[in-house]
Amino acid sequence: MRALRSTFPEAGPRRRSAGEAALEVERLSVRLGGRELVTDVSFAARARECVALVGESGSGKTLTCRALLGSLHRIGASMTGVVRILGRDMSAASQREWQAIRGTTIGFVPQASMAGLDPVMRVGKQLSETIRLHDRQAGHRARALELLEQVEIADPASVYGSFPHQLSGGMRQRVMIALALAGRPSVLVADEPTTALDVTVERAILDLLARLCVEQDMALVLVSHDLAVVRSIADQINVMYAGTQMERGATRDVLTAARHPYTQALLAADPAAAPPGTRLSGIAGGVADASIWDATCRFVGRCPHATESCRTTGQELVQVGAGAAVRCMRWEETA
Ligand SMILES: Nc1ncnc2c1ncn2[C@@H]1O[C@H](COP(=O)(O)OP(=O)(O)OP(=O)(O)O)[C@@H](O)[C@H]1O
Repeated sequence: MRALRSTFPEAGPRRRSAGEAALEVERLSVRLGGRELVTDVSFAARARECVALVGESGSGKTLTCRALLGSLHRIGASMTGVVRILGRDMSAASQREWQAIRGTTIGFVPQASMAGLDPVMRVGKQLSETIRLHDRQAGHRARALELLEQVEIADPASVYGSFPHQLSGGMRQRVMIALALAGRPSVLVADEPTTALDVTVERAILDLLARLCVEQDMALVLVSHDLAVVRSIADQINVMYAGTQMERGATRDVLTAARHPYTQALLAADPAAAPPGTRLSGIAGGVADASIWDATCRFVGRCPHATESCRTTGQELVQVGAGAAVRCMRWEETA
């Protein structure tokens, strides 16, 4: 995103003035089935900014996305904290209020799979129906073709007339992105949008999302289990672990001067981060079961720097610089 910012300096009308966050998440926690499965997550994203949520499976990324999209109720979950979208606090919003902004103010790109598209409906019809939901006046076919062009589909007319199974995985994901753009959202949430795609297609889809974020003046929340996936396009990285946020910071800082031992361990295990020839080290042990998560450090069982007080003291997310925060009482000693 940083490189692209200068390529498209004046693209698109601004819907928030520079510096104002399009999305703000403050102390978000999510409960489901009597358990707190997401604890104390805070971050913000401005227009044209890509904010990544990175963490292993089960770290709470998808539940966080559900909170951003107002869809926790569908799985019987609830949230505390604040989700503010274009300055409007949505934490106590009704489903009617969420419906009014879902797809228009905030859009969603799911994982690359067949599931997001209707297998028996042509792509053009699916796009037209979505466009109609947002804009009754629009020329639906023309707008659908325009959206297919925006997602860099070379032959929009042919894809418009195709069924999903006639398209490759990468093309289907481009169609999913076109569907998400139909309502001209200010915030786009993409949950593992390149999982199941091969590496070259993954790169192309990430580049596309980065370009759209800047050109269409959106804040992009990009979710991935893989630091290597987000490093080239994220402006800010939030590292999640066992349902909570371990570290937040500008991408370059997180990658070159990680403060949390978990982030340091992730980087040491990441082939893309290590200098050539370096022996990679895995992270010993596994994630503690959610039933024993509490306010003390959840990484303590795997942390090479853990002391007795880490096991007994509650760990707050501490501000350590402009936009940077870490949830580790020993971060100054271990950084
Ligand atoms: N519908 C559900 N019912 C019960 N538990 C759930 C449900 N959804 C998520 N969880 C639990 O909540 C925790 C966080 O899950 P979440 O799906 O948010 O993680 P994630 O980081 O997105 O993982 P993944 O990368 O595998 O999608 C996990 O312990 C998970 O088992």
